Amino acid sequence: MIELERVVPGYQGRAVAPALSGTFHAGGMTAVIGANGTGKSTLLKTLIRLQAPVSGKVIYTRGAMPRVAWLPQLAEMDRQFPATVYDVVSMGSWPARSIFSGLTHRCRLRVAEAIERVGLSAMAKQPIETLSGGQYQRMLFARLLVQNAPLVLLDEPFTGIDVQTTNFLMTLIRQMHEEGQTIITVLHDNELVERFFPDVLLLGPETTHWGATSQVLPRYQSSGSHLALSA
Ligand SMILES: Nc1ncnc2c1ncn2[C@@H]1O[C@H](COP(=O)(O)OP(=O)(O)OP(=O)(O)O)[C@@H](O)[C@H]1O
Repeated sequence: MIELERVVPGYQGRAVAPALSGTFHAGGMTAVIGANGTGKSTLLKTLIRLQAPVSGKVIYTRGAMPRVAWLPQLAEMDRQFPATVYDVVSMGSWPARSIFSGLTHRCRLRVAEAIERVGLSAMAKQPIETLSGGQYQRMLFARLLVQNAPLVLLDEPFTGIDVQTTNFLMTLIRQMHEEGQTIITVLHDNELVERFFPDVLLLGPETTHWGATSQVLPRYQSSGSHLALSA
């Protein structure tokens, strides 16, 4: 689905990670792991052209960039935005309609179903500023469900989220994958990576490892997770 040819993620000509070559296959489920500041978020942005690489090429194997559902880190979001849960979730249906037209009956059903699936039906009309962190994240997952995009990018989706909600959202991610969506997720929780993600892309300051989780994860764990990797 996405092929990287010696892609160096970075800003204004400054590399933040080593060159990467490889392929994110359609229908795959990959965790992007590595210590803080190793360029994981920058890589996700590079994959969908929100950030140009310092060098190298991002190639979409079917020609055009696939439709993307993108969940940035919580810190990058405006929690004070004056909107209800329903408003935010219904934004997920924009690609299927004009921004100026109202929601079709089918869209409204889909939005209501997604809100129910994440357990927020009773809060659908609440302003988003009244939600807890976990409820807010459930709402954003409902929007992802409505988007139903072939490519789903998640940047640390469980930061600050309790174990129960994390398990619930992880189940949703697995269902999205089983329904055929390609999932690429930045994660810091190695246990979740090991249990749920068949493939891992490990970013280190000087080297990267990309492949089956059973092969790649032990290299990270044996480095103490936070240490610089050796080749
Ligand atoms: N807009 C920007 N302009 C310039 N440098 C940036 C920008 N955003 C991030 N950086 C720098 O790029 C490097 C990689 O940042 P990035 O957020 O991609 O790392 P990360 O692996 O996702 O980190 P974390 O695990 O802490 O979220 C950091 O040194 C960061 O300071």
